[in-house]
Amino acid sequence: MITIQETEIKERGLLAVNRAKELGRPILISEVHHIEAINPLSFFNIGKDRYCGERFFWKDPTNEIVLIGLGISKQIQSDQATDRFFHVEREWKSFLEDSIIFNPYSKMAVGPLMFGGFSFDPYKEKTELWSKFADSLFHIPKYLVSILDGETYLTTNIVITPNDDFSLFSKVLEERNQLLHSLKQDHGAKSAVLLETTEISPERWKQAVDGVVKELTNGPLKKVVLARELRLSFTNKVEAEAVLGNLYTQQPASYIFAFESNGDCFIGATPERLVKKRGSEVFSTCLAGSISRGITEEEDRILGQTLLNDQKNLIEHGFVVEMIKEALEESCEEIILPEKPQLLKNRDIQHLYTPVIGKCSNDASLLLLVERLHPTPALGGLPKKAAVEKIRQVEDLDRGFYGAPLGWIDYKQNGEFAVSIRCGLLQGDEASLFAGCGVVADSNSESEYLETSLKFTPMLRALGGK
Ligand SMILES: C=C(O[C@@H]1C=C(C(=O)O)C=C[C@H]1O)C(=O)O
Ligand SMILES: [Mg+2]
Repeated sequence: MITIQETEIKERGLLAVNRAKELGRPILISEVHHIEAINPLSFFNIGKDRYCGERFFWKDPTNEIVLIGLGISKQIQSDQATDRFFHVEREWKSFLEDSIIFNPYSKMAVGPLMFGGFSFDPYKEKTELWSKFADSLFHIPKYLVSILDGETYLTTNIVITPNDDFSLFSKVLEERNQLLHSLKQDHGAKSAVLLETTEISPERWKQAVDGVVKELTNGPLKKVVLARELRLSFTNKVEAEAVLGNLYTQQPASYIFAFESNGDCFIGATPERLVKKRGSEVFSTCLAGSISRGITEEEDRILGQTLLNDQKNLIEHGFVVEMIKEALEESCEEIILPEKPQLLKNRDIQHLYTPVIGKCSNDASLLLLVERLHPTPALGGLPKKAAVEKIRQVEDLDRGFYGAPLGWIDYKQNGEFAVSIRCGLLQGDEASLFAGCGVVADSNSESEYLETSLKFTPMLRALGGK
């Protein structure tokens, strides 16, 4: 059983109440405790009743950082399309102004932190599918568990309004104790049974690929990523806890994420980093070019060698390297980037992979880097603007948060965004899965179709469909 003995919030709460009254606006008070190790999935699961629809989960591929958020102490959301990244950054900084933070630890990802992301293209016409997610949507949780290199920290965030009084703190502390005590009551989750899988207009999708291939041969466009959707229905409600648990064990080498909003849950296991920032250090990833895994070790090795030497895939990959290098050079003093791609192997797919490390200048914020990078030609195309316009025009799918930056930023402005692929949107007893592929002049619509089918596999397995 975990109990938190001393608590700053109670002692210094009065300061926060007075400050909110003085300033006449809400302010944040936040405290961090080091706690005993807990199972990250259990913490997500115990939020099911009280915080359903207000949870998030994040784990990076190396298990360096695991984050679980319960409750919403503040939401930053907007459908503003112009300057959307800077808009969110301004909101985040202004929310933090005058906040009172008790954090004796110097690690990143503890203390106040916002988790969320952006839609792929805010100019694309919206459908009902993504109605629960604004184009920019971030949550600052009430309770955040951060597991960093195996050490566990609990951050409690409280927003005090000028009308609140000291009694608020007793309520929060009681709620927090109840929450920690209920950890032992996690009984796991029930799985819904898959009834039906519908591919959305596969023939129309192949025609769109053929159309784009023709334009790539003749015009200035070099690459366009086209995506499609699978719609699944189940016997009963698909529980995020069950899907998350499956992804967590089935895809250990990926980012595992879940992000709830208004009853829907965006969930997945992506291998792709967009950008991570720690102080002035910047990390990004070029990931494009795909082939399946082999059944035997030998077959797997041969498939990997085939991919490493395949001209079409090398070209597809090269466009991503070219663009990321250029985008980071604008804000980094140094960039380290290997000359040749290597292989990144996940359970179902292997990719061409080029890691990038940079040192950025002081004025480059994480969201500035996101703005420069998104979408890379791994999800958009090259040239960026023309490719996004082409996607907007020929793709039937409402991508929503698929293919877009999803991640977190802490109050010291460190953070990380992944590119949300290999993912799906859970909506009651239904789910939509998304997968795309890089179309280049050499593409063949039938093999691109098969490549997208392969990319549905991780989510299908987690949902009991494989
Ligand atoms: C678009 C997706 O994946 C991207 C496209 C790839 C490709 O076409 O080879 C490979 C990795 C990803 O950058 C997806 O999984 O939906
Ligand atoms: Mg491809």
